[in-house]
Amino acid sequence: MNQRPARILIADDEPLYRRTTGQLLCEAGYECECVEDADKAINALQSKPFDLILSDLNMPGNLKLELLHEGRRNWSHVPLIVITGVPSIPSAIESVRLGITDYLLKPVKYEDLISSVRRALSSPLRSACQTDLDHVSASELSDRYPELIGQSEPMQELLKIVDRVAQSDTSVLITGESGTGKEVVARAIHTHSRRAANNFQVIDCTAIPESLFESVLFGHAKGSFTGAVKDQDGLLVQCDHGTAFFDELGELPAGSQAKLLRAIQEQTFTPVGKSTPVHVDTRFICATNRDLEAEVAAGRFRADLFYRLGVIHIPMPPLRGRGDDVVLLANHLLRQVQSAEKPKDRFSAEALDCLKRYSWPGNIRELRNAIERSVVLAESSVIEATDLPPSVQKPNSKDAAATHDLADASREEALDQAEQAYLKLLLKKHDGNVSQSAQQAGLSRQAMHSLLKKHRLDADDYR
Ligand SMILES: Nc1ncnc2c1ncn2[C@@H]1O[C@H](COP(=O)(O)OP(=O)(O)OP(=O)(O)O)[C@@H](O)[C@H]1O
Repeated sequence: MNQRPARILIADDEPLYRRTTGQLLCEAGYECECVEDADKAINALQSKPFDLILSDLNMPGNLKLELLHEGRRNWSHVPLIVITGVPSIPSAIESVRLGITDYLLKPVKYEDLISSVRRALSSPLRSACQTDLDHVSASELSDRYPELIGQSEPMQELLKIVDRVAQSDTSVLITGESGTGKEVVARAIHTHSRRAANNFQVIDCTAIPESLFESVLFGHAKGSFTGAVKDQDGLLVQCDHGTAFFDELGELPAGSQAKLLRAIQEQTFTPVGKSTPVHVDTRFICATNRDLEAEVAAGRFRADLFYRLGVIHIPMPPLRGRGDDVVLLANHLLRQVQSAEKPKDRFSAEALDCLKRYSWPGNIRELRNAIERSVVLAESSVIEATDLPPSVQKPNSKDAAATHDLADASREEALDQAEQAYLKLLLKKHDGNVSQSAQQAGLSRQAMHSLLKKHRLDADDYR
C-alpha cells in the first residue's frame, strides 16, 4: 500500500522553533508546512488537507485562541496539539473543551514530540461525534451514561465533558471533594473509550511506599532487591491498552512524581533490575481532592506533571451544588441497598426535605451511608425523616454543620457558605425583593435568580 506521508501544519511565531520542529518532523518522515500566525494557518487549512496541526497559543491572530476555535469548527477531523511556552490553566481548559489531542510545554523533548504526534495520528478523532456534541441532548447523554446519575446543570456539563474526553486518549485530571464520584467518572471514561475491553487499573498513590513505587508500577527482575524472589510485572503492564487510574495523586511523593512524569510522557519504562525498556499503550487518569494548583505554588507538586495531566481537567461539583440530583441519587441508592426481607418503597416527603436541606460535606458517599443506615432502621416500607442520621434530620443542619465545620472546610466550601449567608442577609434586608437584592450585589436579576437556585433559597420565604 502506497500511503502518502502524514501532512503536518506547524503554526508558531518563533522562527527557530518552526525551523527545528519542521526539520525534525521531516526527518521522521512527515511532510510539514510552517506558518507564523493564526490567519496563515487558517489559509493553509483552506487550501489543502492536513492530518495534524501543531499550534502555538501566543502568536499573532490567536489572542482568543482563534486557530483552535476555527480549527475545531471547520476541520474537526484534524487532530490538534497545542505547544506553548506560556502555559495557563484557563487556556488548557479552553483548549480541552475545544477538543485538542495534547497540550505540550516548550521546550519539548524530541521523543515527547514524536510520541505525541504518533499518538495523535494513530487515534483519529471521532469527528462526527465531536462536531455533533453540542447537539446531543441531555437525555441522550443520561441514557449513554446510566452509571452517572444526575440531571442538574453541573452534571449535564460534566456528562458533555466526559463524553468528549472518552473519545480521546489524552491524560485527564479529575479534582473534587471526597465522595463526589471521581472514580465513577474515571471508570465511565474508560468504559466509553476504545480501551473498554482492556483493564481499568486503580493505583492508590497513598498505598505505595516511595521506595517501592518503581517496582510496583514498572515491575522487577528476580533478585533485584531482597525479597524479589521472581520476575514480577508491574501494574502498568497490566493495563497495557487500558487505563491507569491514579487515585489520591496529590499524596504522591516528589521522587515518585518524577518517575510518573517520565512514564506518562514516554509510555516506556525499565523494570527494576532489568535493562530492556518496556513500552505500553496506556491512558492515564488521575484524581485528587487537593487543590493541585496551590500544591504547585507551594512547591509540593511538580508543575510539569500538573500541566501534563491537566490537559483535561474535570472539576467534580459537590453534591450540595447539584440541586435536586440529591433526590434522584437517593432513590437510585435506595434501590441499590434494598434488602429482600425488609423492602423499602420510598422516602416520606419530610425525609426528602431533610435530604435536600442538608449540605452533604461527605457528598455521595455520605448519602449512601445515610441511606444504608435508614434502610436498616426504618420499620415500615417508607423511610421517614426520623430514620435518617441526626445531623441530616435537623432542619437547620445545613447551616449548623457548615458553621461548625468551617475550620475544616476547603476554600471552596467556605466561600460557598459565605455566599449563601450573604444572600440570606440580602433577601432579609430587601424583604425578599430579588431586583433590589440583585442591584445591591451588583448582579443582574437573572444572575441573582441562578445564585438563589444554586443555594436552594426561595425569595418568597423572606417576604
Ligand atoms: N453520579 C453518580 N451516580 C451514582 N453513584 C455515584 C455517582 N457519583 C458517585 N457515586 C457513588 O458514590 C460513592 C463515592 O464515589 P467515588 O468513590 O467515585 O468518589 P471519589 O470522589 O473518588 O471519592 P474519594 O475522593 O474519597 O476517593 C460510590 O459509592 C459511587 O458509586
